Amino acid sequence: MASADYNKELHIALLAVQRASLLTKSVFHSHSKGTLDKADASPVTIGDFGAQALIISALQHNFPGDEIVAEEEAKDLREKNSVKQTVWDLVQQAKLEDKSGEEALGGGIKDADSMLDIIDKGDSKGGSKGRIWAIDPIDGTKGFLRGGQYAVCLALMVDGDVKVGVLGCPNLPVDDSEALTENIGADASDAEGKGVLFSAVQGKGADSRPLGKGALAKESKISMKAVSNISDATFCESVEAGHSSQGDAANIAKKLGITKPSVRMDSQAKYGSIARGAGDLYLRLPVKKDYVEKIWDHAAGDLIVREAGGQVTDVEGKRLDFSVGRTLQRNKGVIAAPKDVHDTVIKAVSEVLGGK
Ligand SMILES: Nc1ncnc2c1ncn2[C@@H]1O[C@H](COP(=O)(O)O)[C@@H](OP(=O)(O)O)[C@H]1O
Ligand SMILES: [Mg+2]
Ligand SMILES: [Mg+2]
Ligand SMILES: [Mg+2]
Repeated sequence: MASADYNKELHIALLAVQRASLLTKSVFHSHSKGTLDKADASPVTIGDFGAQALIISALQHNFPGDEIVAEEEAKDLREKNSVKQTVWDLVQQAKLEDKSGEEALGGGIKDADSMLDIIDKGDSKGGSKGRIWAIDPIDGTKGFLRGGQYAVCLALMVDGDVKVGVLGCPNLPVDDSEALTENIGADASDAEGKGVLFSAVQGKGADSRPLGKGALAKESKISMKAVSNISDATFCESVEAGHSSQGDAANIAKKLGITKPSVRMDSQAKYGSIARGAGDLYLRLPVKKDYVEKIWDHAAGDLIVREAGGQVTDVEGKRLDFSVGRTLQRNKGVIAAPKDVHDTVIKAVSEVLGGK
């Protein structure tokens, strides 16, 4: 029986995320970010639209039959011609320096109206059948706006199971395997030594490499740090108190005997950080009872952490279920930890949350 090795999917995903990251970096440096408010009052920028257009165009060129679940839609651009024009300018400029990479992605997009149609191709309902890509063009948009951490996120699910995951983190230090960097507001982008590309394929472990402009750098294997004593663990959580309950996290940490303060970081850079052993735990604790997590906020990070030797579940210890549509409607919150201490963490989580 032929087994899928996902080599081509990984290669295209790495290049697509790299190219989209060049666009987000250019937005950060030379534009007003063109921030709009979405229906749920969360922000979206010209960088989100441009990155989504570039990634979908690369996927359509290489895997025309695949479905796509992406965070953004082109409605606002269709209504605001000037914003559409700005996004189109950005998309035309974002090119990989390496010609063969650019060719592999199918080159650029034909015109501004095709760009809008491409952005709207991310409207799949998701589900448990077939090949479905999940895209978060900028995860941690609030971090992006602050000059903090953000991530360009892409994952391939097959029959509801994540097979390939890639995270581009332009503001993470390349060399940070020991310390967890708190970076919630400084403009760190484009400084020397910044930019990391994380990736994983199911069953093949997790990798990281510097995120550059030219041909893909050589990867190295990453793994979570062994935690011999849970009270020595470092945990990370959202910067935004509205995304994860910082009070509950503090109580859970206390129960575990953890005395180090949490490291607050935006985006799936948290998953990448713990996967490379910079920090140990990632706690995402529901703030609002009715909030459902989105698959594009977790698919790539979930695989990268598990392939690096971690376990990722919801607050009840159930694996994240990516097979039920665009959201994680069967899960609440996220707890990521090294495999051998995950149960201990879940026990503390249930004591704290159960007592509420
Ligand atoms: N009430 C809420 N609870 C949990 N997550 C939320 C939330 N409101 C928005 N989010 C999600 O939190 C993501 C950012 O996560 P983090 O806090 O880890 O940086 C956002 O992704 P985007 O920035 O892509 O919109 C958004 O999807
Ligand atoms: Mg958003
Ligand atoms: Mg997101
Ligand atoms: Mg986003």
